[in-house]
Amino acid sequence: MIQHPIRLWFCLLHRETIEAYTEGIHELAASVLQKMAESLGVVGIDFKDWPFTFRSIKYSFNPENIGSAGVPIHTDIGCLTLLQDDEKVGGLEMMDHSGSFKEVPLQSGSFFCLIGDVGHVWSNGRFHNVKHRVLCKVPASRYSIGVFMLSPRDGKVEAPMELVDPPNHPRLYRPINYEEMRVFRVSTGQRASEFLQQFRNLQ
Ligand SMILES: O=C(O)CCC(=O)C(=O)O
Ligand SMILES: [Fe+2]
Repeated sequence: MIQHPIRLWFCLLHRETIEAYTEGIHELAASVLQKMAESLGVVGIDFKDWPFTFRSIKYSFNPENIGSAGVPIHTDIGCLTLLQDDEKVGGLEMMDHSGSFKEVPLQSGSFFCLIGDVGHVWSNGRFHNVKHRVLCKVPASRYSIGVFMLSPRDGKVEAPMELVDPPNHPRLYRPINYEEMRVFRVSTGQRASEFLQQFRNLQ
């Protein structure tokens, strides 16, 4: 039986519903990003102008999937992700600083906010690109919807001058082209930010 808003959403795949939802969640993501930037002293960036993708996922978990990954360990490639997760079926896990995974508790009516690789590079290392995964815990359908804020429109990913202040805060990464980063990540299969080492600023 359909009882929860996210399940209802998957049933109501009308174009208008999707457009209104996408617009709303995109505006929310842009304003969260703006507030996070302001908290670092960076003002005047129009994050609404940044390209984004929108994705809804249905996981069909069977008894034989229990313990296996619905989505393997990764970091999101973009700047910031807002995720609305299933209110009934858990499975999302985040890696903490000690390297162990912690399950994200089910929380109805809330969004999870994750920083991705672009967010880490752009903030000159101040924002942490968290490793995460989805594990199958129960044999059930699981739903999630996410908006993924990617990179500046010109594709140039670099920390703004306000965040570069040697010797305490030297520039950690050389300016990266988002497309170069994406292709590198896909071609090497390094989806948990290992590939960022290639872009470290060695000076
Ligand atoms: O479905 C989820 O809860 C997470 C999905 C995810 O991490 C992703 O699409 O990048
Ligand atoms: Fe993710």
